This record gives sequence, structure tokens and C-alpha cells, in this order.
Amino acid sequence: MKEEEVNRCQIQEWYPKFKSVSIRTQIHELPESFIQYLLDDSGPFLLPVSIYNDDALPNRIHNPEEEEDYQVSEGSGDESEQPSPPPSFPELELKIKESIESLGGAIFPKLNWSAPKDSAWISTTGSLRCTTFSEIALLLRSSESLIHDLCHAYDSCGDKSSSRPQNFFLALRKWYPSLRPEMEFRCFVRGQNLVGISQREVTTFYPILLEKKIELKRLIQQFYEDFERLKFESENYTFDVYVTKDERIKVLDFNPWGAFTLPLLFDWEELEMNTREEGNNVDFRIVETQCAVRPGLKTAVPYDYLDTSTGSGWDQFLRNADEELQRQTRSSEAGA
Ligand SMILES: Nc1ncnc2c1ncn2[C@@H]1O[C@H](COP(=O)(O)OP(=O)(O)OP(=O)(O)O)[C@@H](O)[C@H]1O
Repeated sequence: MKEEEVNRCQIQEWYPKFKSVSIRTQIHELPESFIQYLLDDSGPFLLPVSIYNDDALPNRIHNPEEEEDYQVSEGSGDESEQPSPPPSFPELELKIKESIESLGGAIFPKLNWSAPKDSAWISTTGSLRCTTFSEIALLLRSSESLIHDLCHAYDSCGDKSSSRPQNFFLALRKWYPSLRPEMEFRCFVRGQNLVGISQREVTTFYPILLEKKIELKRLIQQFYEDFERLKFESENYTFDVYVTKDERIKVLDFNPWGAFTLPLLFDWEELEMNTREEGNNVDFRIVETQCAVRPGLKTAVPYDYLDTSTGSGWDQFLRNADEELQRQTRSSEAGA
């Protein structure tokens, strides 16, 4: 696989071309200080200080010296006891706040390639729905799967020249509360031919897919002929689509062929062999019976989460996160 093929699957690269057939998204370049914050696992877990009131336009720039909570006593003699000051990213926070408002008040966050799916369990809603910068920071900072984007994006590239992209971006996608998982599909393109389509959520049997199989296949194939073929430059790649109630197709994501991309109801060897000639049938796969469901391919809750007993590490992590949230709530109430 080539770096350029991996690069094309970054949301800041593909979204401008597919905007009209995707879901509303605003993309912000991330400062290096924020990337370092995401990567830093030394010391306690600190959420960034929110410098704006949550429910108003920016009206107060936080000044640590004016608030008791932030005063660091000088010369106490034991510097190692002093917690490091919480980080703050005022410019980024303002841009994000404005974007969230313009996207209707709730968003789904994502870096260049990936969403922090593995940290949904930590949010109060158990989902990736975010309404504030702090919620986004909590999800991003808690996610192991984003380490792939941050440090290993090019690991499968034969021409790898760096471990990370030049710039990182945060995509804020309008939150859709009622996406039906059975209407998401992964499409496999080889040699610029659509060779396979798989149900995306393979852990469940959805009878409606049996009923609509022929129609869904026709819709997706038509979409590929109309939009995809001319616009996405790689020879081999995958893209994920969502079929709306009124039978429109929305592109959710692009992924490189092979490597970290899950082949779902296929395996890569059989997809490699499928060199579909023009006009041949596209292989459309769904879970056809209750007995054919696949086990979950990704774990949503880290194993350690199951063990929150004293000494497990998670007890301290959860206490720190809780204290930080309470402290920030107190400080924003004091400033309101
Ligand atoms: N805007 C949204 N609102 C609500 N849910 C969403 C939204 N966008 C995506 N999702 C849900 O989140 C899932 C993961 O999204 P997405 O494919 O963008 O993440 P990803 O990290 O790139 O995943 P993968 O690496 O498996 O492709 C989607 O399958 C969809 O169910």
C-alpha cells in the first residue's frame, strides 16, 4: 500500500469532494500542543480548562490568578505534590464551540481517519455524541484506537516516510441520533470496480435486509456509477455508505484496501481474487440467518474497565476524571 492511498482516506482530503453526498461536517486543523496533550500519558488525567461559559458566547477568558481553585501556593516545599496546571486551548475551543452551534448543537468527533469509538463507554450518554469541547477532549484523550491515527497510520505502507501525517484535523460531523445500523454498508472497490458490498454491522441478523437486498444493491451500485468512480483516485479502496429512509445514499467514510480495514463478511483473499469484469455481478453480502451473525469485531469497553478495584489503575483514573469534572463545574458556576 502507498502513503498516498492512505492519505486520500483522511476526512479533510475526501470530504470537500464528496460534501454533497455526505453528512454535514466542519473540519479544524489541530495545533501541535493539542496533539501532545492527546499523546501525553504522564501524570494525572486532566481535561482542558474551558475558558468560555458553556451556554453563552465567549465572554470570559479564564485567568487562573483570579480564582482560588487555580492558585498554586508558592514555596510549599514539596513541589512534587502540586498538580500540573490543566491545559487550555482557547482558540481551538472557540472554533469548536462555533462549529457545534452551526451544526445544530451536537456532533460526532473524528480525527483524520478514525473516530474514538472505543471511548464511547466513558461519556454520560454511552455514545460519541458531544455538545462541548470538554466532552470531545475526554473522548479523544481516552481513546486507544486514535493512537493508530496519531502514531501508526502509515505502518502498512511500503513507501512509509514518516510515522504520522504532517497535520492533524478534527472533523465535527452533525450528530444523527437515529442512524439505523442495518442501513450501513461497506463497499469494496478493486481496480476501480465495485466488487463487493457487505452489511457493516455484522453482529445482528436484520430480516429487513433479506427483503430489501435486491433494491439496496441496485441503489448502491447506481450511486457508485454516478458519484464515486470519477472522484476517488485510488485503484483499490473501500467506502462506507448509509442508505436513508428516502433511499438516498450518504458517504460516511473511506478506508484503504486491506491492512487495518475490516473486510466484514468477506476476507481479503477472496476479495483479491474477485477481479470483476465490467458488467459482472457485484457480490452483496448480508447476514442471512440468525445463526450466521459474527462475533463483535471490536471491543467497545477496554478490558481494564471491568476491573475498577483499588490498585487496578482505573480507580485512580476515574477519580481524577471525576474530580476534574467537578472542579470545572465549580469554576464555571463561579464565573457565570
Ligand atoms: N454523524 C454521526 N452521527 C451519529 N453516528 C455516527 C455519525 N457518523 C458515524 N456514526 C456512527 O459511527 C460509526 C463509526 O463511524 P466512522 O466509520 O466514521 O468511524 P471510523 O473510526 O472511521 O470507523 P472504521 O475505522 O471502522 O471505518 C458509523 O458506522 C456510524 O454508525
